[in-house]
Amino acid sequence: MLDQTLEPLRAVIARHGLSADKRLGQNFLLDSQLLDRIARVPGDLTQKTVYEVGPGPGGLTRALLKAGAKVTAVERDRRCLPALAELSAHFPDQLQVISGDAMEIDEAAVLGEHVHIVANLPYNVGTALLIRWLTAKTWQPWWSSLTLMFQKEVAERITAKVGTPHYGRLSVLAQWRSEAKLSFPVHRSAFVPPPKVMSAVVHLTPKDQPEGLSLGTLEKITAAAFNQRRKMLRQSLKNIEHMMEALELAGIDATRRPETVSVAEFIAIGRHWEKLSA
Ligand SMILES: C[S@@+](CC[C@H](N)C(=O)[O-])C[C@H]1O[C@@H](n2cnc3c(N)ncnc32)[C@H](O)[C@@H]1O
Repeated sequence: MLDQTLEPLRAVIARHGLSADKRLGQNFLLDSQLLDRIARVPGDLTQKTVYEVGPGPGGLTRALLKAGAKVTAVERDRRCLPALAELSAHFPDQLQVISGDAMEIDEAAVLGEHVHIVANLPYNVGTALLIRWLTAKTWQPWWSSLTLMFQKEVAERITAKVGTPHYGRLSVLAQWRSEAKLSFPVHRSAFVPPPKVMSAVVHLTPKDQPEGLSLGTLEKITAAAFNQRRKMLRQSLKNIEHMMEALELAGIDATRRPETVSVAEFIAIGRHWEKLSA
């Protein structure tokens, strides 16, 4: 169905009385050029399965449907369902809407494999969802790419390189499991209502074979190291048994600070520590 046959989003929002609800992290995007740009980030979506969290009035959903994707969208705000049902009628067999909480969906069971996740995420659950997707139990995971809007500061933390100010726990986790790129920034004025902070779109693709390590080990080490990011590793990690030996075996100078330790080095420390602790 052609875009011009669709009612403008502003009119849809007004007709359905979809005033933004802060508690649900609602900041809507209405600019169709920007929405099309986001939908292009994962590449050609023709006939691809896309999972959208929080379609709201359906701006990004429209862009994804126009790009030829088969979209499954989960929305918590029941007020949005009639508007989404109209969109579904415009794009027959392309849109399935689930009324519910994205934190409670068994995604692999509902969606299958090779899914592209594209979402302007509610800020209150965005990081939790990302961590859930990055820590999928089976790898390769059920998703093929993540294209996600975050607050700019969170986007910078996800994609930060070692030695830069935003590099921390989230960077190590994200880059252990995926290639993470900041695609482009999005000005706060693009949203209705505008949030207080700037945003950015990130794009993540899963690594084929991330180094074998338990998530618990990586979390334990990075939590202790980055909780005291100004301290040397010998100070911040000293209370974890066998850790000094693990540093030595990994060839890491214990006087280094955590932001200088690369993802590969954290993994090497973790692997030695796991052997020593077995
Ligand atoms: C930032 S808005 C984005 C809306 C729309 N996709 C857009 O780009 O204009 C976030 C959306 O996520 C929905 N939402 C919030 N928490 C949710 C949850 N736990 N599960 C599913 N949807 C949720 C909100 O109701 C809202 O529609």
